Amino acid sequence: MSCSVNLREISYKNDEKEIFKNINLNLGHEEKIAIIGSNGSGKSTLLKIIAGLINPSEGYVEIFHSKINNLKEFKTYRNDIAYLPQDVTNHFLCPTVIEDVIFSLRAKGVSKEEALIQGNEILEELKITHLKDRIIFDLSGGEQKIVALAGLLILKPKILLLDEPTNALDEQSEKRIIEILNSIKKSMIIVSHHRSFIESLTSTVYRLDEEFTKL
Ligand SMILES: Nc1ncnc2c1ncn2[C@@H]1O[C@H](COP(=O)(O)OP(=O)(O)OP(=O)(O)O)[C@@H](O)[C@H]1O
Repeated sequence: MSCSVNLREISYKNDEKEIFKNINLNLGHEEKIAIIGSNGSGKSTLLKIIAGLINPSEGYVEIFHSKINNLKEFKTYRNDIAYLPQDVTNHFLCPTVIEDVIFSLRAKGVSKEEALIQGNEILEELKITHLKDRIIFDLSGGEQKIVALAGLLILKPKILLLDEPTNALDEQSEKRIIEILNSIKKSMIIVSHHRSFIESLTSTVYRLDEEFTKL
């Protein structure tokens, strides 16, 4: 099977305790999987390891079958992996929606004109063109999540890592996120407590508690 991500015997300990150990996982090409588990079981920590933000204590991550030995080596895959944190309020760098959505393209040296074309396309795709010139901090939690997602998708990543994408959203915003994620053909790992949300999106669910098990 062609895989986007493989986890090989991943363990993580912080100063105080062992959070999880010996996690193995294969995420196939354009496969969508979910991770559930109780509070503090380490789901966000695992996502951050896969995103290349923190090192595992033991084991390693493979991205497109290449072993990653340290965080520096993740650099090669920075554009391929997009990580949506649980709390997006500190995620934004610009005041308005369109400025923020095109920020990463501009940082890569894309001209303003071209970045705006691509930015407008992504807003249209996610059906949030009406938010284009709004101040991000005036938006609702659900709108902010979709704007943050737009800012990730503009770089055309191959792998999406989503931490509680429907956390604290009302039913309508949740439905919108499901629609969007269902329409995206990419490899995805979604951490969520929402069973109905997960079941409408993913074929495989893992539980992280004492053990890491496929349900
Ligand atoms: N920056 C940090 N410093 C110290 N301990 C941390 C830090 N981040 C997380 N932890 C601890 O690591 C453990 C796992 O946390 P993590 O956020 O990964 O769990 P989680 O399964 O995502 O939880 P939740 O479902 O509540 O979001 C917890 O015991 C938490 O207190």
